[in-house]
Amino acid sequence: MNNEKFSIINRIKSFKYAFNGLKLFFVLDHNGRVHLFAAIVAIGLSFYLKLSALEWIAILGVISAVIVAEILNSAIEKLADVVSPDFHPKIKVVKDLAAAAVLVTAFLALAVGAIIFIPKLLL
Ligand SMILES: Nc1ncnc2c1ncn2[C@@H]1O[C@H](COP(=O)(O)OP(=O)(O)OP(=O)(O)O)[C@@H](O)[C@H]1O
Repeated sequence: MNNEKFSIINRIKSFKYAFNGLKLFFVLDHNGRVHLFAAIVAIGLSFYLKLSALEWIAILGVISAVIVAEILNSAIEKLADVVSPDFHPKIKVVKDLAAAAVLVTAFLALAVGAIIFIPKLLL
């Protein structure tokens, strides 16, 4: 448990650091830019197809899941590169596991996108 006194200033600083993390991801990370582009396309299509509230929740949920997984994957990769700049079999396992988390969420996003968008686009 943290014995420091509660401080509004420190809470605001935490937000600032978190927004800086978002900027690092979406502006500087190539994967982040790809995810931002895909999210904008999916949200644009959702407006165009006039999704229901539940469909919006599903689309925004999977977009967030993919972005959160990719942010954590990037953070793990960067930490691993500091811990072990040289090849290490255990770092390979760690990085491959983190990448697998992104893959699972990406498959989920594809499935949800296909279930929602394909019937609306074909009809
Ligand atoms: N230090 C290392 N030791 C062992 N294996 C590594 C190491 N660095 C990378 N790898 C292997 O290479 C793969 C790709 O790693 P890398 O860090 O380049 O990820 P990436 O997804 O290509 O990153 P980027 O975000 O730069 O595109 C990892 O999943 C892992 O199998």
